[in-house]
Amino acid sequence: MRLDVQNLACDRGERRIFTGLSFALAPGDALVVRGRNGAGKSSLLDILAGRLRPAYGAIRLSEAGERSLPECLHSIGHRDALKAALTAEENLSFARDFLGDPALPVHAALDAVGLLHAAHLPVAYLSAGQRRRIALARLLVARRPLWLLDEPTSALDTASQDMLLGLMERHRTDGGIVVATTHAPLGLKDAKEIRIEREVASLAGEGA
Ligand SMILES: Nc1ncnc2c1ncn2[C@@H]1O[C@H](COP(=O)(O)OP(=O)(O)OP(=O)(O)O)[C@@H](O)[C@H]1O
Repeated sequence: MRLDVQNLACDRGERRIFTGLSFALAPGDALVVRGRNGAGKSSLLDILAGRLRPAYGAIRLSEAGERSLPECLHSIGHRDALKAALTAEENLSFARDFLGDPALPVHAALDAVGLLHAAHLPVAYLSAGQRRRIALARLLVARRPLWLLDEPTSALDTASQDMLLGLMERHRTDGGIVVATTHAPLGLKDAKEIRIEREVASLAGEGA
């Protein structure tokens, strides 16, 4: 799939949060979204995910067959959107059934995030970092080309951050696209970077 975003503007409440944001993403690309607290990073992901209407601008999807943009993406938010009373395994089975396009079996996805041993534990019993890893395992149980990740390293220790980087790079190698907001370096190779400033969005290479 390809995504072409042109001249996007976002309002929240009565306020214009950002304007003039444009970028294009092709298979294998990664886009890192930076900016201070409240700049509008999560709002940009909300717009891409179809949860928020842009004030203006266009989002064009191509090379995605019959699928709409929401059907092409995984979205992992600040909150992990896991059901606390269900086990890790049940949460992932639900996601796998709900999302369609099944990819890794649930136990293989748990293994990939190092939590196979926690398969039968209610998510409420897990630590914040472990819950984050279960949320990330959702990326693996259903095949979706676009990953929208809101501060994906939050609560992750160094080893888990390395694991996440491996998952993201593997996804890119397989032709997927990653869009991630972050306050910390993610280590993605040749990533594009957008820095959302007050009412201004600029596009540059990561580290520019
Ligand atoms: N539902 C809402 N109604 C009104 N304003 C909102 C709403 N949601 C967010 N905002 C405002 O929009 C602005 C952008 O919020 P957003 O969550 O996109 O920022 P962010 O860059 O992701 O911040 P952070 O780094 O703290 O996660 C903030 O000023 C926030 O208060």
